Amino acid sequence: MSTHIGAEMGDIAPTVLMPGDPLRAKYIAETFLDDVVQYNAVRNALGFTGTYKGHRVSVQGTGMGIPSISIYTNELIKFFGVKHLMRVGSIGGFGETIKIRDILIASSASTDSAIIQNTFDHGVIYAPTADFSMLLKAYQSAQEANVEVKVGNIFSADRFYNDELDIQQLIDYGCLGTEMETAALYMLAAKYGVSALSINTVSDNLTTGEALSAQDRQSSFADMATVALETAIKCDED
Ligand SMILES: O=P(O)(O)O[C@H]1O[C@H](CO)[C@@H](O)[C@H]1O
Ligand SMILES: O=c1cc[nH]c(=O)[nH]1
Repeated sequence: MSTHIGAEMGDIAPTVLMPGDPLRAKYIAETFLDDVVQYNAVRNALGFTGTYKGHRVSVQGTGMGIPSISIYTNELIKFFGVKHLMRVGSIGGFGETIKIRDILIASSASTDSAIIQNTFDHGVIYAPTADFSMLLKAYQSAQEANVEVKVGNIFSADRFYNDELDIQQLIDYGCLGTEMETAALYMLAAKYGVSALSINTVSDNLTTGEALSAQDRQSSFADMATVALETAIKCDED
């Protein structure tokens, strides 16, 4: 039991998929896993454990933003011994080359998060980075499943609504899109010596204004779930 996860040690698999939306956690568990057990409903941050092709895997909703995912990341690692953490998120694409439903794997995450800045001494700008071994596994899994992915830097924003953000500058410096959690996930995984990866499906484009519905963001990201679950198998076999 931890403050925000009502499970016992052993209820949660060593590899956990982490969507922000708890109903996306339910969708992934019900659609892709067998023998599913719901282990958490505290604050409706739904968490499930099941099997995928015989491998135990969990799916935990993390809520929105760095404060919220930091709570679940800390508790999954410290109280439940989780070793591999994989965000399966939605992301707003930058620029016209990033299309709706593109899958973006974050090799790194730039951020304006005060939480990341305050973790380090003044003047230090930490660079939250994906676990290379997990990134390679995900890239190989995508190729095997014939799913196209783009790999690169994303922006983990503290604010969803941010009129002051210079999106064009981020595009000029190679940033692919914006979401709200990855920088903290990578920083905390590094702190605790576990591995983390962030895989995201483009739900909207901040340049073109195209957008998917809330229902689609909840339950239509099958390619991303497949890549993540195949990566989970490879993590299990390490
Ligand atoms: O769809 P999820 O995984 O929640 O991710 C994105 O969607 C939320 C904002 O709508 C933020 O959490 C952002 O990171
Ligand atoms: O944080 C997010 C997620 C999806 N789309 C956005 O514009 N921002």
